[in-house]
Amino acid sequence: MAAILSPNPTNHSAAAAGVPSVRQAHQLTLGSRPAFRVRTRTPSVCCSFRLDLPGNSAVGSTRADWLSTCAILSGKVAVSKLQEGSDSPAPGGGDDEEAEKLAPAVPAINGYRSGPATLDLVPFGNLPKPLTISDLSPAPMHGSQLRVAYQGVPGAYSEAAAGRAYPNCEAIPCDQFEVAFQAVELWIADRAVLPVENSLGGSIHRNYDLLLRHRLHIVGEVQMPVHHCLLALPGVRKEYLTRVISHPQALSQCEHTLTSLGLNVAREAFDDTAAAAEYVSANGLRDTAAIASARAAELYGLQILADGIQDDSGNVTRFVMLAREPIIPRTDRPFKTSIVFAHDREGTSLLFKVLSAFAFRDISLTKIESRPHRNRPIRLVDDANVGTAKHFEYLFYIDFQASMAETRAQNALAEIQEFTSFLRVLGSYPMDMTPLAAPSSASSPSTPGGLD
Ligand SMILES: O=C(O)C(=O)C[C@]1(C(=O)O)C=C[C@@H](O)C=C1
Repeated sequence: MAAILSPNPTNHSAAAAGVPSVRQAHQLTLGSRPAFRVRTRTPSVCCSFRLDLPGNSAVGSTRADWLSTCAILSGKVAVSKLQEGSDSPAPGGGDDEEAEKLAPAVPAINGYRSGPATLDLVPFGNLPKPLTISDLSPAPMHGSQLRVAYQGVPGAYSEAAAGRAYPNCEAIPCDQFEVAFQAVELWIADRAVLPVENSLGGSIHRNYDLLLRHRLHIVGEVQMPVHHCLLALPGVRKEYLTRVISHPQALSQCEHTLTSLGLNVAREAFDDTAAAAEYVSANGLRDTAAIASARAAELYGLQILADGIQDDSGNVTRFVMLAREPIIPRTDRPFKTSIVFAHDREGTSLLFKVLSAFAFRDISLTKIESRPHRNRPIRLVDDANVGTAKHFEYLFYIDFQASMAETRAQNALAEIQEFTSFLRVLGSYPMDMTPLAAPSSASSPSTPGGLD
């Protein structure tokens, strides 16, 4: 990826704008954290980030540059926190006892004594922490930069997607998808960029469910090549490994390659790829590798044991950009529209009728997905003679290739509305037409699938 994260010294305006604390502006969590997540012992200060294009000269692009600037920023933040009089620990962080409980004791492995005490690779406590639920304050942060929420920690693919969708944005890490939705709803962020499907791993169902539960609008899409690396601590060899950890999507995208590398070892799921890399590094684990990006290797001081380990070299994840307001659909460039619908009557051939409404108007579908109808998951049909049939009920999600500004799209939806009990347009937005083989558009000045 061509996007380079760099600390942005101008972004501490949050505190000045009356936002409770710098940490609060950058850390959102819902519910309890999974036990495998470890909090660092570093003080609860963090800096915000700007995604700089390689051509930008303002801030250094190497890890060393980045870290040194980060350290300066941390000091500044600490001072500004004192000035605010908010020197009590921020909620959910800086709690050594809790860290003690969460961090598993790590024995010496392969002759090396490991564990947090020996770790001096990267002071990544200085990286921005995921937002937590207590940070969901309705107070808006004002600033000129677009604030874009993503799920994960710095180095996650979603962060790169945010930079690709909105070059020069301020990327805001969130520890869960739901938190990214809420960050936008509560004006903590202006946009969210979330993965919805991958060419190898399939749909990210959680985000389909959340699209329905929340009232945000899809305003664009980004299709991003995902290039996975196998990361381990410096000096670790493949033969030492007993475990590979990563986001479940990343694990599934690399399944065959891992086997062909002789790594028939335990797989463990993590919240995101970069968090897995951070965990290996923070705990000095010499028997565990993470699947993550080359950028995560750089940020967390890991070596790349194997490069390009995704099962298909053309591995692509599709992300959608979400906003509080929809964009006005246009007809001067290719648009896609996403809808979700359900029907509550015992009906036949619902899908056939819906597909016909599109086919009749020569509208291509690009995606169809079904999810359980959680409000009414099962429909019972009693037949005195043969018993009770239990039908599972579904919601259907369809993406089609037309703009809502086109009459044919409006007519298709008018027709579909007649035989569905519920129909919602999730968004009508420009298609990402960026060639996949082109150099990463994180460095491109244009927004691939958006208008803003
Ligand atoms: O874990 C990350 O780095 C993510 O950004 C999440 C995610 C996903 O949810 O699919 C995004 C892209 C890749 O397909 C793998 C993982």
